[in-house]
Order: sequence, then C-alpha cells, then structure tokens
Amino acid sequence: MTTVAPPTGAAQVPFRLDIAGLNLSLGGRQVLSDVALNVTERRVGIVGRNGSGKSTLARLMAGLIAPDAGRVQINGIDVLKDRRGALRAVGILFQNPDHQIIFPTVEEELSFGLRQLGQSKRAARDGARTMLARFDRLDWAERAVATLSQGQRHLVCLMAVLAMEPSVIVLDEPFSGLDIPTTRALHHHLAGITPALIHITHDPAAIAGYDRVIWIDEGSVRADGPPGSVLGTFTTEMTRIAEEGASCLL
Ligand SMILES: Nc1ncnc2c1ncn2[C@@H]1O[C@H](COP(=O)(O)OP(=O)(O)OP(=O)(O)O)[C@@H](O)[C@H]1O
Repeated sequence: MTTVAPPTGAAQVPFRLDIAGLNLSLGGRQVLSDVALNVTERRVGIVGRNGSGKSTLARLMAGLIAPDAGRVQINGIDVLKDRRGALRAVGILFQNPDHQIIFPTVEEELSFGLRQLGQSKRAARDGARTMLARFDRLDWAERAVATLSQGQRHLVCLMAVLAMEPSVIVLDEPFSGLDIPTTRALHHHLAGITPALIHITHDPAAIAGYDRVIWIDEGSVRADGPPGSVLGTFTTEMTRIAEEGASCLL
C-alpha cells in the first residue's frame, strides 16, 4: 500500500469552522433548523439517518448553496460571500466521483482547481504532477478519467481536492459502493493527509477514532461530543428504530 507523506510545514494549516443560526427550507420543507457549531477539532464525524440533512449541511459548509438564514465561516472566511477564499478554505468530496469530475484527463482534472486559484497553466500542471507523484500515480497524468475504475476516480477527486491545499475537506459518504480493499486504501490515504476532515458516514467504525462526532437528526444537532458517547447513543437509537420497524412487519 502506498504511504502518503504530508507536505512539509503543512501541519500548521489553521482550521476553525463557525456555523451560526443556519436555517434552510427546500421544496417547502424545513431541512435544517438553527444549526450552530464551532469546530476546531481536526477529525470530525457526522452521522444521522437518511434524509436528516447531512449532505445539505455539507454543501452549505462548502458554500455551494445559500441558507435562508445564518452563515458559515471557515478561518473567518464567509464561504458564500468570498468564493475565492472558500476555494482555499474548503474542499468537498461527494459520494459519486462522476458528480465532481469534469475534465477528460487526470492531469486536466487536477490542474483545474489550481487554475481557479489563479495559478498559471504551467504552475497548475506542475502542481498536478507533484500531487500525482505524492500518490505514486504519475503514470495517470495523461490517462482518460473514463478508463479508471470508480475507486480510482475517487482517488482522482481526493488528489484534486488535496492539490488545492484547503484547510478542511468535507467528505460526503465518499466510500459507499466501494469494495473493502479500495475503501481501506482511501482511508489509508486520508489518515496521512494534513487538512482537517469533516466526514459524513453511515459507518460508525470509520469515525470511532475521530476527535468529535456530531449527530444530525431531522435537521438539528441532536448530540455532539466524543465518539465514544455520541456513537454509543446513536447506535442504540438506530438499533431501537430498526427493531421497532422489524416488529411492525411481523
Ligand atoms: N433540492 C431539494 N429539493 C427538495 N428537497 C430536498 C432537496 N435536497 C434535499 N432535500 C430534502 O432534504 C432532506 C435532507 O436531505 P439530505 O440529502 O441533506 O439528507 P442526508 O442526511 O444527507 O441523507 P442520506 O443519508 O440519505 O444521504 C431530505 O428530506 C431531502 O429529500
């Protein structure tokens, strides 16, 4: 398995997320209600039932959608108002890499974000190749993205986000649909990276070793604290709901 060395000096990258009074309705339904969070921990998990509002929160954290009320700041940058600042502050990885990849070749895909940050064509190409080399994938530079597997495309997305050196990366269930070895390889890559991580997942084991876990329930924060206590309560509640559902079917 490839070991990924964090870039020198990057361990000092600051991270602070401040969410205040976040409210959002979609399709006439309140999806998030009064979400307020202050986060400085570098490994944070988010759990919650299907439809509880996790992905919506992830998009708000990345400044991809606007709330009805409230604001999201990362390192003091309002991610909605300062789009250039937000590109440096936060990266996001979606469940489906095909929702993210827009260029035909791997190098073009990795260069794009760097061009958005204002780098010259040459600097962006060099940055893309440096990132590919870090992951021992320099041979992918000219490769057509369409010829890569789903797991390999996930890795392309991860490298593209990392190349931009954001303070934090939001992971929106990036491992669903991947086999165990691919999932482990991506976990391994993530364990070695410098940016803070906010990781949305349905797998409590994936975030058991994190610094903090936030449980989103029906658009609000239901529990927030160390993984030991939050994941314990969450799992007990999910099991109770599942058993209740099963007994209804009998
Ligand atoms: N564009 C939209 N228009 C209307 N309703 C939406 C829209 N996007 C999301 N919703 C609704 O908002 C709620 C929260 O959706 P969201 O995708 O944030 O949930 P989630 O917690 O990420 O769920 P899952 O675990 O299933 O991915 C759901 O009820 C969903 O149907």
